[in-house]
This record gives sequence, C-alpha cells and structure tokens, in this order.
Amino acid sequence: MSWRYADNNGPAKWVENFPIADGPRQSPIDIVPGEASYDAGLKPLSLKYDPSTCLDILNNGHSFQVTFVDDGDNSTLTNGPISGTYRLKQFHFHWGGSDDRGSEHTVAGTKYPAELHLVHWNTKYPNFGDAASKSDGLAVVGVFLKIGADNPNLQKVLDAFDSIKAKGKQTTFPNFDPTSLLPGSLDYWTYDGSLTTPPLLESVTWIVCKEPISVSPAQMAKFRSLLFSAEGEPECCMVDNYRPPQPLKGRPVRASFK
Ligand SMILES: COc1ccc(N2C[C@H](O)c3cc(S(N)(=O)=O)sc3S2(=O)=O)cc1
Ligand SMILES: [Zn+2]
Repeated sequence: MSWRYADNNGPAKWVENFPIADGPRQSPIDIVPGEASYDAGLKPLSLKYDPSTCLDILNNGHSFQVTFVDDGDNSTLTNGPISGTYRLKQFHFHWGGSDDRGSEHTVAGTKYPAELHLVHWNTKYPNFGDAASKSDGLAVVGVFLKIGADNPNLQKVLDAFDSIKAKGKQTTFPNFDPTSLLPGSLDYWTYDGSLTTPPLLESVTWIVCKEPISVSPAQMAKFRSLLFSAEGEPECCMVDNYRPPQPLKGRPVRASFK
C-alpha cells in the first residue's frame, strides 16, 4: 500500500490498511508538561554514537533517512527509561510546509517546524525487523527543531540533498556524528507508543527531549526542496510529512526532570 500524507492517502486513511492506527498506544501525542509525572527513578540518557558507522542517506518517499551499520554495539542508546542496549539504525525528520507546523509530538499544543527521530532497536532480539514487532523492541529519541540560528551540524545533512532530491535516490554519507544534532540538555519525557508511520507498530519507547535544537528559515526551505515523487513523476514537494497527535488512552507520560 502506498501510503503518503495527502488527503487521499494520509494519516486519516491509514487505518484502512493498518487497523492498529486506532490502537491503544499510538504515536505521536500532545505532551502536556503539567500532566507529566516526574520520575526520580529515570536515569539520564546514554547516547554513544560512532561516526564510522554512518553509511548512507536515502530519500524513501516519505522522509529522508541516514542509515547506520548496526552489526555491532558501536552506536547505542542505554539507560534513560530503557533496560539493556539498543542500537542506532537510522535517523530521519518530519517537517511542515511552513514554520508553524511540522513536528509530530506537540508540547501543550505547540507545534515545532520539524522533529528529528533517532531510531534504535533492542539487542535482546536478533535483528531490527524482529525487534520492530515487539512491545519493547524499539526506542526512538525525538528532538524538536526551533527556528533560530543556522545549525552548522544540520547543514552537513542538508548539503547531501542535491543527490537525493527524488524518491528512491541514495548516496553515501560517511563519518557523520549524530551526537552533533542533540540539544545541550538531555532532559526528556517518555511514554509507550508506536511508529508514527505505517506499519504503526506499537513497539516504541518514546524518549522526547524537552530542549529543541535550532534550524534557520533558509535551512527549513532546504528540507522543503526534497520531493515525495520519483524521477519522471510529476514533482510533489516533500512537506507536511507528519502524523498529528493521537489519543493518549490513559497512558502515563513521565518526565526525567522537575
Ligand atoms: C518491520 O516493519 C517495519 C518496521 C519499521 C520500519 N521503519 C520505517 C518507518 O517509516 C518508521 C517510522 C518511524 S518513527 N517516525 O520514528 O516512528 S521509525 C521507522 S523504521 O525505520 O523503523 C519499517 C518497517
Ligand atoms: Zn519519525
């Protein structure tokens, strides 16, 4: 099924092919700080990334992703709300057609212009695909992007866009350190959720950083220069590739900070 983000194939229609879209632990959600409970038992996040595991950058038709070698514990997430070791598989973004929207999670209703997702899988399972179907299989770190100063670390990613403009284009992307995209503070909210795109699997421990990173208006324009469409198809700008917040259905949201 070729799901997208338009009226005929977007988030409101995904339930037709992925009934879990109406499930009990769907993502994203609106995070209401006043309703999150501080949990002193939550550990700080330990994110240890090795730039030499960075492989390539790909336009997959619904976002672009930077993919990592995950055959060893070189780039991992440990501690935080999770137990065990999760390996970094890829990171990608979601963004809007204008600066007033684009993030998937919202904070007391506030939308950010974009959101970064760093996708990790639990090494208690043999591989990513197996982990993706388990309730504790994935952990995604979300980082909001806020309009401000130019972000030189983000620029390294945007500079690769000319070779992945259309769906299906891919190019090598060596030696990038995703640590450079993390905010200064790793204070976070955490809750049990799902993939925010089909197959919408309810296998994600969400870890959403409170502090955003900066992105300039010119850099946001660069995000919007990518295409949903493949070469030879009518050009369709890759914008508004975000799912709106989903019902919390009684789930607790915990905060690692007071
Ligand atoms: C086994 O079936 C699959 C399991 C996972 C995936 N992926 C692609 C998804 O688009 C997707 C969306 C993610 S988000 N926005 O962080 O919630 S993370 C992620 S993925 O790379 O894990 C594909 C097939
Ligand atoms: Zn995502």
